[in-house]
Amino acid sequence: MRTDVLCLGETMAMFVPAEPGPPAEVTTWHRTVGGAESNVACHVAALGLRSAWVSAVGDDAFGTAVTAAVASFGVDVSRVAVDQDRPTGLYVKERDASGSPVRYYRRGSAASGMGPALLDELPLDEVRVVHTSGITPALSDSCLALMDRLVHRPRDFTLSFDLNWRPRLWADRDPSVLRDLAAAADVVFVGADEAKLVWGVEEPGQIRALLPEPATLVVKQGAEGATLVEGDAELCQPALKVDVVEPVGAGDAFAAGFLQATLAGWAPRARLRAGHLRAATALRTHHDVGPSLPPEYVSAMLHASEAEWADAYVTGDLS
Ligand SMILES: Nc1ncnc2c1ncn2[C@@H]1O[C@H](COP(=O)(O)OP(=O)(O)O)[C@@H](O)[C@H]1O
Ligand SMILES: O=C(O)C(=O)C[C@H](O)[C@H](O)COP(=O)(O)O
Repeated sequence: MRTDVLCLGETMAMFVPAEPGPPAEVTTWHRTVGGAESNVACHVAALGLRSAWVSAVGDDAFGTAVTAAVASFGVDVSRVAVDQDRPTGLYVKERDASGSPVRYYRRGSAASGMGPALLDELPLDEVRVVHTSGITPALSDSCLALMDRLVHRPRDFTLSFDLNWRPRLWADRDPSVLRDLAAAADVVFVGADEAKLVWGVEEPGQIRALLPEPATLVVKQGAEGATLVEGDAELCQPALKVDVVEPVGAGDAFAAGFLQATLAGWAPRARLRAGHLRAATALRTHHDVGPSLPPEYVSAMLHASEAEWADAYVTGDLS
C-alpha cells in the first residue's frame, strides 16, 4: 500500500520534570518521546494520511517504548531498525514556558549509526513525500552520507526538508552542507529566526535569494505567521492567536499540516492555514503531539475570512 509521507530521522526517549523546581533538584521525570521527523509522522497520521517513520533505536527499553509510542498514532514503524550495539538516544527538556532548554545524550546513538545503505531497503517508489530535516546530517558522518545520497538520487516522490537548526549538534561539524541539502529538496521549511542564525538573513525574500532552487519555500515566523514562496509568488498568512503552553514541536506540527494540505491539492492560503491550525495543537500542550482540534473548528477556520481568522483565539478547551 502507498505511503503518503515517509519521515526519516532520529527519535529519542525524552524526559520532562514531573515536579516543579530547579531541574537539578527534580527527582521524578516523565519519560515521553522526542524527535522532529517522527513528530511529523504522528501528526500526518492524526490528519488521516498514511505515514511511516524510518530510523534506528537501541535494543533497549527506551527503543521499545519510543517505537510503540510512535506506532500508537497509527504510524508504520516496520522499517525502524534495532541496533544491537548502540543505545537509543536520550533528550532532556527542562520545562520552561518561555522556550525549550534541551540537553542531548545522543552521540553514538543507534540512529547516528544509520548510513546510505539504508536507502536500498526502502520502498521509495511507493511513497508520495519523503520528509527529512537538518538534524540528521549533524548526527554522524554516515548520517550525512545518507542525507547526501537521498537528496541527490533520482526520485518520483516529493522531497521535504525542514532546516531544524540545532546549533549544539553542529559544534564540531560544518553547517554549510545545510544549504546544499535544502537546495536539493522540493519543499523546504525554514524558521526566520534559525535562518538568521545560520545564514545571517531572515526576510523571506532574502532567504529565497539564498535558496532559489526548491519549488516551495515556507518561512515560519513564529507568532507572526508564515510566508509561502512558490516561484516568484509570495504569500503571508498570519498565525492564529494561541494560548501557548510550550512552543516545542510547533514547527513539526506546522510541517505536517502543510504537507497534508499540499497532498490534498489545496490553494496556497489554505495550505498555510492548515500548518498554523496543526501547530496550534502542539502549542496547547507540553507534548510534541497533542490532541487534535475539533474537525468542525478546523474546517470553519480553513474557510474563514481574514478578519475572522485574525479574531480567532485558540485556547486549551475548544472541544
Ligand atoms: N506564539 C505563537 N502563537 C501562535 N502560533 C505560533 C506561536 N509560535 C509558533 N506558532 C506556530 O508554530 C509555527 C512554527 O513556529 P516557529 O517558532 O516559527 O517554528 P519552530 O517551532 O520550527 O521554531 C508557526 O508558523 C505558527 O504557526
Ligand atoms: O531531534 C531533535 O533534536 C529535536 O529537537 C526534537 C524536537 O522534539 C522537535 O524537533 C521539536 O522541534 P520544533 O518543532 O522545531 O520545536
